[in-house]
Amino acid sequence: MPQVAIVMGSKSDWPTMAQAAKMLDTLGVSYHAQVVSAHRTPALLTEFSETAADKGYQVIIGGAGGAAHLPGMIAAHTHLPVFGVPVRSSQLSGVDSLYSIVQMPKGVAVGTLAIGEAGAANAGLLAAQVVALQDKTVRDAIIQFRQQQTADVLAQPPLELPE
Ligand SMILES: Nc1c(C(=O)O)ncn1[C@@H]1O[C@H](COP(=O)(O)O)[C@@H](O)[C@H]1O
Repeated sequence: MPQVAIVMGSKSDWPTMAQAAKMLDTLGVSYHAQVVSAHRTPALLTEFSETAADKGYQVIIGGAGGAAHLPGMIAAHTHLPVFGVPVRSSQLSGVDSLYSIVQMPKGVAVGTLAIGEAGAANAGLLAAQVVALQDKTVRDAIIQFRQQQTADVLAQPPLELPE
């Protein structure tokens, strides 16, 4: 069974949430991605969240836009860590998604990432960091990723004044 589940409210979220999948690929973490919606498929959401731990998932990433109740509702049904990604909405640029996900009531936690692709990529990174607590291969891949990122920045040519 994959180590991480990536769920999203709609297929239209996939271009954003694919950044989480890409990061997990880079770090050698297995995942399963699917559409689950608190609003449109409520029975599936309950079934998915209640069985996620028994299926062997270690972390769940939930991405949704607008009235983004998905990550919070998943967290309400499972003890697994849930990371929420506010997908950029067409009307309010994702601020609605962010507020929907971040303002959880005390006692049910969702770790909220940044709006959009950076948030999705970091959700993948954070999920890998959780997996790495028990998985040395993933831990080594994260350390290597970080070292490469630092080396890439330091190797950049000096800044020049714009013309
Ligand atoms: N926020 C939610 C939930 C949910 O929270 O359960 N289900 C779908 N959606 C969001 O609706 C937006 C528009 O969806 P469509 O593009 O399918 O109309 C998507 O960003 C999705 O995450």
